[in-house]
This record gives sequence, C-alpha cells and structure tokens, in this order.
Amino acid sequence: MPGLITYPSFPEDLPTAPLLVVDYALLKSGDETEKGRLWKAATELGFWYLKNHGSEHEVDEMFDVGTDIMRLPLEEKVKFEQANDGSIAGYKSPGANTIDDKGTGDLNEYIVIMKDDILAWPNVMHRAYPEPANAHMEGAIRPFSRKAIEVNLTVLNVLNEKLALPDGTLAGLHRPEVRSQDAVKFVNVQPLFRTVSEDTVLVPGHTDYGSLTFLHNRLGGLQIQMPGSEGWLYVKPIPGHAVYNIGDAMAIMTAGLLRSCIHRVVLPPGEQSRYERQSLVYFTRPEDTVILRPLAGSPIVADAVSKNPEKDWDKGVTSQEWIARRAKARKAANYQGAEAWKKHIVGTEDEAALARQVTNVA
Ligand SMILES: O=C(O)CCC(=O)C(=O)O
Ligand SMILES: [Fe+2]
Repeated sequence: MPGLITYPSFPEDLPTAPLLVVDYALLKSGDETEKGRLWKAATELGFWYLKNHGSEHEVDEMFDVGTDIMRLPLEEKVKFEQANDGSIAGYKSPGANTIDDKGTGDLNEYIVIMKDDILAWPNVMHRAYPEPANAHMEGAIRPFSRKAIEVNLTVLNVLNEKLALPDGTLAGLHRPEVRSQDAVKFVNVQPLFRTVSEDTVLVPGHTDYGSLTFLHNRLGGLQIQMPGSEGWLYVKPIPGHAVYNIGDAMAIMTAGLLRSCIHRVVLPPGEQSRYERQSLVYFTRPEDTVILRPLAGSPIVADAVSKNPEKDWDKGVTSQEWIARRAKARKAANYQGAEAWKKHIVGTEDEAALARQVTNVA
C-alpha cells in the first residue's frame, strides 16, 4: 500500500513556489476572507494549495487503485492504450507522448478514466478500462470523483461570484451529467535510480487544457514558472494539502483574468528520486460543446476584453476540440517535426502573459 510508504522528505535547501493556502472548509462556509484569498491565488499565480478538502480518504483509496492498475503487465495495460486521434481516455504507455520539439518520448505512464464512464458505470460512454478500474469503480473511483466534482463546483461558484457573473453561469457550463472531457488521471513514473539527472523532464512545460485541476502528489517534481520568469520553482508536497490550479478554458473564458500557469514535472529531487512517483488528478473541463471565448455577463471580463482590443480571445473551437488538438499533438505517433509540434501543442501561455500586462491584475 503506497499510503504506508515513508518517503524521504523534500530537500530543505531547494527554492519553492510561494503558493497561497486556501481553506476549502472556510470557502464552503462562505467565508469572505477565504473567497478573497482564492481570487488572489487564481488571478495572480493560478496555483495554490487547498486544505481541508475532505477527500483525504478517497485520495488514499485512489492511490491504491492506481497502483493496482500500474502493477499489471505492460501487455495487459496496452490493450487499453489511448488512441492517437485526440481522445484522452485510457492507458498511456511510457514513450507514447513527446516531451520536446525533437519528439523525445516521455518516461511516465498513466491511466485516464473519464467522468462520464465513472458516473454511468457499468454503462460505457467513452471506452472500457483495465480490470482493477472496473473492480473499484463503485468502491473508490466514483466516490473520489464525486468528492472532486463537489470541491470543483464550490470553487467554480466562488469564482462565478467574484467575476460578477449571473448566478450559476460557470456551474451551467460544467454540469456533471453532460458529456465532457472531465477525467481522473493516475500518473506513475518508475524510479530511475539516479541514472539520469535531477532535472530530467517527465512532463514538459504546459498549461492545463480545461477549467480546474485538483492534484494530489506525495513526492516532489512538480514545478511552476512564475509570471514573467523563465526559471522553474518546485511545488513542495504538503501532507493533506491538494495542489490546485486554473487551466486554459478558464483563462480564455475570463480573457486572462484567471491565470493558466505554465508548469512541468521533473524527477523527484534528492533522495526522493529513488522512489516511484505517483500522482492523482481530477480535471474539470467545460462540457464538450462549450465554445471557448470570453464569457458574456461579467463586467470584469468585459473590461479585460476592452482593455486589449487587439487580442482575439475567441478560439473558435469547442472545449472538446481544444483538448483533442493538444492531446493529439503530444503523441509520439503523430510527431511531424519541431514546427508542427510547437504550433499544435500550444495552449494559452502567450495570451495569459499578455493579458496580465494589460489588465495589471497582479
Ligand atoms: O504529476 C503532477 O504533479 C502534475 C501532472 C500534470 O501537470 C498534468 O497531468 O497535467
Ligand atoms: Fe498539468
């Protein structure tokens, strides 16, 4: 059981990112100071810790389920390999994604289980999964997903209020019963026993595709890029604290007010590098048919748009198309050279930086 492993602690001497700590229990109770802290975190960095989220037990259970799936023989896991067509559901074997514009294969493996399949189980909405997922769908995967959905809905509602949107606007674009690319992802990286350098990239710099990311990790390795900086700072894992961030969809829908921060994953630092790195994510994304463009109905978003008339935030694609383009571009099987890689993989990195300068949010 991974929950019983005592990992070496995160090295004391490494610079870490100054993430705010948001208390979910206070948010849930409507505490105005805490709502203000969430708004500050979401608009300045787009990354924060979330404590008291009430899902610790469900998260522990999910680490066990994820480990069971990853322990299957590779030939069993690859029966569930993701397609290369931009769909994100299923298993991704090591090397199936690229980590740079040279087409270098990645070292990690993961399983993506779609929210629609989890809620509809035993009916299949997107695809089938390896047996440990089926066996634990009702006992662990669905309870974790329900908690994550509730947490993310609470966060959406606070952001809705702060954006002065009509009540329920964001919730109405993220209805759990409507088809979307919402998913649980469990990532696994075998220990590399220091055969590679500490800054070996496991997941290259990227912004997340969707709206909200609820992330749980036990070892270091996640790094973020501070606004206006080219360097990377570690996000130190803190027991009981989820890491939480904003994705592209929310950045686009708010004309850059909410920040989709660039982050990456490198090998866990120091002694931690000798351990298997696992992480668990719940991604909330807009419903598949939502067109990505700034939201109507918020004076604050309208103001951000008008301050930068040159910038076209209207992406002209649906949430599903936005995700499919980027997922497809990451696949090693689809690699077609450096220029195409850079062009097709890109998210909102440039726009978010520009909007921040113009609106001076920070
Ligand atoms: O594993 C992590 O800590 C982060 C993973 C990540 O950034 C992602 O899956 O989008
Ligand atoms: Fe990410």
